[in-house]
Amino acid sequence: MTDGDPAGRLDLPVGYRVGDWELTGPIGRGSWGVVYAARGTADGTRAAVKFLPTHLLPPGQRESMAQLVWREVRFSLEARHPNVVRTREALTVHDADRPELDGVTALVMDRAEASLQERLTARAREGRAPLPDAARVLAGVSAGLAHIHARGWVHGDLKPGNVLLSCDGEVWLGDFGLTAELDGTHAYVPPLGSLDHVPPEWWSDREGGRSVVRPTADIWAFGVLAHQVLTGGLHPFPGSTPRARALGAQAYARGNAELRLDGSLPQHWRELISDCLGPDHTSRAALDAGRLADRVRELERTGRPRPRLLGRLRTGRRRRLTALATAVTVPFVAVGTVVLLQSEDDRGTSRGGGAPSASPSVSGAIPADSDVPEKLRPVITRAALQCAEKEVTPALLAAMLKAESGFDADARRPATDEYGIAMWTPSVFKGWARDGDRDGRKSYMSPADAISAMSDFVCWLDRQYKKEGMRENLPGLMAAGYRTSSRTVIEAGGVPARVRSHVARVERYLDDYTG
Ligand SMILES: Nc1ncnc2c1ncn2[C@@H]1O[C@H](COP(=O)(O)OP(=O)(O)OP(=O)(O)O)[C@@H](O)[C@H]1O
Repeated sequence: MTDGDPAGRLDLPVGYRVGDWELTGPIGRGSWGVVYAARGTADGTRAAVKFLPTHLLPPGQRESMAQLVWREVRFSLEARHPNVVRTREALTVHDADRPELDGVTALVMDRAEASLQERLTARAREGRAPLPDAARVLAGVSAGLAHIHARGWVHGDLKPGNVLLSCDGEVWLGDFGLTAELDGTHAYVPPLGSLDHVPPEWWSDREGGRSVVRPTADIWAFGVLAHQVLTGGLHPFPGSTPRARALGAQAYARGNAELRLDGSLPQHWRELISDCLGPDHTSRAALDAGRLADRVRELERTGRPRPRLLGRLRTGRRRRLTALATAVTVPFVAVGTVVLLQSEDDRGTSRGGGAPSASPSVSGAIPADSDVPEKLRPVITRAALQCAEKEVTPALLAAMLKAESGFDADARRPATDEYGIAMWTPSVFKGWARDGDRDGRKSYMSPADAISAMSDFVCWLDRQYKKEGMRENLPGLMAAGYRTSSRTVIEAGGVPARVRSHVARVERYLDDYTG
């Protein structure tokens, strides 16, 4: 336990309360987090709480690890699929009596019974044999992966330790610390990960000290994991240490060694794993995660592949990986508890080029006789035009800013940790930060930065609601989501009661601005 192991310094007693959750005992520690079992104080709901204490890290590591924590919070809250662990909420712990805990982020998740790694370790003790429900587990993992990729993300750390199994036999992907959103075909992450599950190109594909990751990295990791699950724990490459096995994988990728999968593997699974373990990114790109999930489901159901699907791959007709979302991201907004979100890359979403003015041709332009301060109008208009969604107008952003701060650039609400014209919570702003005034810095106290980030955020909220089929009163829903979270609004099926009066004010101002 060192200074660099902040999780090691958290030792919480049974009964400790975080929000509406009471800890019932430790579960385990990861690289930078510690996980406790918990139950809901109201109804005893089983949960797991992961504490992510970045502020205890030495200053040199703090910023980069904090970035990973923000990613983890953001992806955890946004991923919603039966095969992805459900994160119920993210809280910031405030406890002046425990300096080691004050300011720590806590993720409250559904609680699993065990990880797949624990199942494999137990299986190895009994003598190596495939898990009895191997195909079902793999079907769950591949479906979770397909969901993540369909959203334009890469998991980045797929391994048995990050697959959770519930007491009801559900299979959940977890641990989004290295998850990244694709910018076109790839993303960048710190060069961390499990040596046993990173693809061969991971060792050389670096830019500025970061690893380049593509969806095909997860496909490789799935191939390794499938081999482990179907053989009771064996890695597909020989060697007694992760480094030796990684060297074996690299020799294979260079063409200096054959791929020798375990002889006990059924033929169809062997073919699927071989496709996942293509020696380079390009050869794996034929198998996107959606197609992989289809193949695994078919093998689970019938024990054999669909002939047409396999035939296509065998003939070597490699389909180019469908371009995934071009969104680049950033997290969140908080009201007491941390709530989080993501933004869209304006390169892909802009409705207008250049520097717009508050011209009447802009839909929802701010009227000339309004109370919106003159110098803010071009800033607000430019920010609104970052978003391609028609509901995100200058008038809406102006109405929200008026309700948030009354256009006061120096507004402060320390009790709820909200500052500046758009009332950003500093830790949340970091996730969405934009350099709206192009001064080389991103600050929530700069109106241009804060408003630009606000526009990204509400643009993203608008899209989330539409995806959920929510099309009524989108401005009100955006104002509500900005104060709470997309999930809170979606789960409430509308504006949650606690923010209704705030939303009513935004709607009134919006009416004023749109006549
Ligand atoms: N929702 C959950 N329910 C039950 N156990 C969990 C849950 N999430 C994590 N765990 C367990 O808590 C322990 C720590 O998990 P964590 O994700 O912090 O790290 P890890 O995945 O083990 O390691 P690393 O961070 O190095 O990848 C692991 O044993 C993991 O299986």
